[in-house]
Amino acid sequence: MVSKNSEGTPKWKSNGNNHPQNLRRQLIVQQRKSLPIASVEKRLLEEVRKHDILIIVGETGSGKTTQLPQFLCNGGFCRDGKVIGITQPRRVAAVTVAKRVAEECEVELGQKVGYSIRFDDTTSATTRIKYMTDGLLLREALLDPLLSRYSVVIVDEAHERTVHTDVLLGLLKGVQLARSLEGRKDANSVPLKEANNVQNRVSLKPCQGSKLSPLKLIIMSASLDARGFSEYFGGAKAVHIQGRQYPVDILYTHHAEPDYVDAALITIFQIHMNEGPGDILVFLTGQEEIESVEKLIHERVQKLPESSLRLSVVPIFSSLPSEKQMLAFKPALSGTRKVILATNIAETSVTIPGIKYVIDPGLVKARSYNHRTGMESLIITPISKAQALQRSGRAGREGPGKCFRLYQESEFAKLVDSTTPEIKRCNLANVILQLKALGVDDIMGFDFMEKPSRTAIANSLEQLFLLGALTDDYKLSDPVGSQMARLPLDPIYSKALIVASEFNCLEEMLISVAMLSAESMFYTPRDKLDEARDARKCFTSVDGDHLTLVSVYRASAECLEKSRLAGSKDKKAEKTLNKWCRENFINSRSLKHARDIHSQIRGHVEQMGLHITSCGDDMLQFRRCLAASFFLNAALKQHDGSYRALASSQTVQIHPSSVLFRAKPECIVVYQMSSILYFGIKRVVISHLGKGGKKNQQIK
Ligand SMILES: Nc1ncnc2c1ncn2[C@@H]1O[C@H](COP(=O)(O)OP(=O)(O)OP(=O)(O)O)[C@@H](O)[C@H]1O
Repeated sequence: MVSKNSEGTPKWKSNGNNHPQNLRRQLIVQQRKSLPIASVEKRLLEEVRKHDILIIVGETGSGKTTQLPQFLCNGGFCRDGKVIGITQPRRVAAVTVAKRVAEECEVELGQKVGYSIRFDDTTSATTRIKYMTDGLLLREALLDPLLSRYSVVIVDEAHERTVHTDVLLGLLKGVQLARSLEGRKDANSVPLKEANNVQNRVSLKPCQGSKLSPLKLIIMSASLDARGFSEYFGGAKAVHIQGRQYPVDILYTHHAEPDYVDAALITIFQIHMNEGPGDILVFLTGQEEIESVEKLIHERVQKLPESSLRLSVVPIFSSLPSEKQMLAFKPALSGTRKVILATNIAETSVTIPGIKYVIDPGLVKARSYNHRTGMESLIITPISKAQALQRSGRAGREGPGKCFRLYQESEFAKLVDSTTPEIKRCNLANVILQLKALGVDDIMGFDFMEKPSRTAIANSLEQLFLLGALTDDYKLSDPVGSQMARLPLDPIYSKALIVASEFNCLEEMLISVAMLSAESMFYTPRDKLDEARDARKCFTSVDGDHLTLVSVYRASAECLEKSRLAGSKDKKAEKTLNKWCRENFINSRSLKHARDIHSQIRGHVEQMGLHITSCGDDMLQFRRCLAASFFLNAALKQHDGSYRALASSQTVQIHPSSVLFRAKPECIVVYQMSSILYFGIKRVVISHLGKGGKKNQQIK
């Protein structure tokens, strides 16, 4: 019988099916069922059971990244507490995909599903599906050479061929052989020459605990040269997942576009005025370009008829604080179309809800390495076909989509199939240091899928030797080299920390390294330019940006300390600090991140037994230490006000955002030519040496 309330009208109780959370759950279940990969779950599981190495190629959006780990987990691959590891080339993908999969599994992030990226680990002892960056798994191999906790490692987006992916592939090959030797009684009879030096290393390490099962390895992408990978893995089986969830219309321009930024702007507004609902994702080459396009959109929006849909602009690039990056993944407000201006960090793996239109100018800012000077720089170059496919794949994930390529079809045909592996175009010092720490002495003999050039290896070995990480015969030095390899930092930063302990200013160097490892510390709202500039002056040190960052950190620590002394508990003290950040135009999230990094590196440094002392106000001591640490990157002022980097003879300039931009001291040191910081200079501009192109080439 229906119960009635006091007014005599029936009282109704919902069964909860219409609750937004339940509706979302139902939607997710339906979405998952409709993915192309869903119909081949059983077959995929069989293939993984049958083959230790499997290459999986499937259309973008077919469900590889989110579904396969769940299939494997449900299929018994997480028995005995084993973990399925999925590597991603980018942090943002590891984070957002883990969040999505946790939601699909209806668990809290960090329980069954989690992610682990440098300085941010959400995993726990209960995590069974772990998304991480490829670099992070490499680091894990230092501590656990057999990767014993993993039953399966999936190398996702392998087509990107990041330097970490390439090294990981070689390493995983070795780990796999070593684990299969572990499992074989006649392991001793297997000729050692079968194993390369990594394999030797891992097979000689004793295995902790019980016998290890073989490691399953899956290489995955939508745009993979399956044959090349299969050959590298000795004829490994490749399977193709047919079909895509939704179609994506590809449109090309009739004529070549002389100005791709302008073409992108016109296309944004054409879509906005003429196409149906749906958000727009635009691929641009870097932060400055994104910021200038954002400004232009704001200007042009003013001229739109009042009746039209609102347009909101959201940027996403790697140096943006992560919580700002996440804004791109938030749905647009009703009555608003969202335009996301992204670098290639949004190119692979990610699903940005709401995106229906992709605008692809066909360019990317990519690392390039000059073998002669040993210098790395970022150059704007055409993308590969694989990248174009990935970009268009960001549309059509929740419904049919459109991709506007701002170039002619004939130009697409000329693009290279896949991007040159990063290992062929970057400084290898970091990777070599890690390989040496893993016991790989013969770098040239390492089983790279594609070997880097001899010159690149020699340059990086020389750099490590000069930093004291290697001995005369290029073995890892003890303790300096091994200490450097233990720190999750660029070798030059690691060395700076070791040097600082001798200069009695490790406290300041820890702060400096932590602040540099976090995202941009200062922010300048467009409507408060003067206020922000004045606030920054309070921290500015005439001696450079490192010292400026130390001042910010010290002032923030003082504010926190005062608040605690006044009796505030942690939460209240944090609130006070956030207020202080707002007043001083400091990015509170970046500062918090820097504090977390600081405490993590401090932990490493303490374990290493380095003396953590402070030079107090003796900043000359700290500057001496900076010079001693970054001596490889010293630069001298030239007559025209530019600088000449002593090691490479390259001409560089101080970036306007640096506190040294006007002061222009005689001699400066650069942290690293690619991620440049002279006594704190955040970025520099290197004069462009090639013909044509842009006059100046921005190095980030
Ligand atoms: N965060 C999310 N929000 C909404 N839908 C999502 C999200 N992540 C994934 N999906 C849905 O799941 C589908 C499969 O995504 P998944 O990342 O597993 O595909 P994929 O095959 O790995 O694609 P790619 O090769 O582009 O990485 C997407 O097309 C989308 O429909």
